[in-house]
Amino acid sequence: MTLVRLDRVGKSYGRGRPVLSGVDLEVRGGQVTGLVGTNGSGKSTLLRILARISEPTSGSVVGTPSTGYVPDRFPASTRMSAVAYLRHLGRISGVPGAGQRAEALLERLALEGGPGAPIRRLSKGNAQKVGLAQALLAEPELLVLDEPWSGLDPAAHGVLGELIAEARDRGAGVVFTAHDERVARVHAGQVFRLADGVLREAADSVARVVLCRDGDRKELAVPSEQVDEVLLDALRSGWSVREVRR
Ligand SMILES: Nc1ncnc2c1ncn2[C@@H]1O[C@H](COP(=O)(O)OP(=O)(O)OP(=O)(O)O)[C@@H](O)[C@H]1O
Repeated sequence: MTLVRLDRVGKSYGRGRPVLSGVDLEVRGGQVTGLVGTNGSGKSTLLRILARISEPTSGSVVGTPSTGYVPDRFPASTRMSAVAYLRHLGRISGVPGAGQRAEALLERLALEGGPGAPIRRLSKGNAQKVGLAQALLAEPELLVLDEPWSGLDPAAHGVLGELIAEARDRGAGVVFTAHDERVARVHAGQVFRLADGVLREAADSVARVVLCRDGDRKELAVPSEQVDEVLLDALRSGWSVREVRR
C-alpha cells in the first residue's frame, strides 16, 4: 500500500539554485528506503517534505500517514527526564501505555543514566536515542529518520537496525538517510542517491561479492569503486572469490 508519494517535487530556498528538482518517490508500507548523497545534496530537505514539516515549492505530496520523524540533531533542551518527556508527549497525542513503551525503548537503546536521565544533560548520541524513542512511541505508519546512525555507539547501531526491521515487519514504511551507502544497503530494500536535485536508484553503484573459506560463505555489498580493494584484502586473508555481481 502506498503511504505517501512525491510527484515532481521541487524545493528552492530563496533565489538560489533549487535544492530539489522534479523528485518522484513512492513510499510503501513494509518497505525500507535509504537515501544517500553528499553534504548539502538535499537529503534533510527531502525528509522534511516527506514528514510534512516543510512544503515543496513545486510538485505535490500525496498521502497523510501518521508519521514519526527524527531530525538529524534532536533538540534536547528540556529539563524533564527522558521518560517523563515521552510520557507527556504520549499523553497529549493519546498514545495508550506511552510511559511503559517509552521506558522499554529507552532501556533497549541503553540510554546512558537510564530512562530517568534528564534530557538537557544528554550527549548527542543519547539525545538521538530519545528522538528515536519519540518517533517510535505511537508506532507510526511512516518512520522518517535523518541520519539516525550518526552519534550512536555500535550496540545502539544494532538495536536501531532491529527497530527498523520490526517497524517494516509490522507494515510501516521507513525512509532514512545515511552517509555510508553500505549501511544503507544493509537496512534498506531500496537505496536512492540524491545529486543535483535529482533522485536516482543507487543500485548499480554497489556490487555483491561472494567469498568462501573453509566451508564458510559470506556475501558482501561493496561500493563498486572499492571492489578491487575488498577482493585483495579477502584473498590475503585466505578467502576465495566465488562471485562478483556488479
Ligand atoms: N532553511 C534553509 N534555508 C536556506 N537554505 C537551506 C535551508 N535548509 C537547507 N538549506 C540549503 O539546502 C541545501 C541542502 O541542505 P540539506 O540539509 O537538505 O542537505 P543534506 O543532504 O541533508 O546535507 P547533510 O548531509 O550535510 O546533512 C544546502 O545547500 C543548505 O544550505
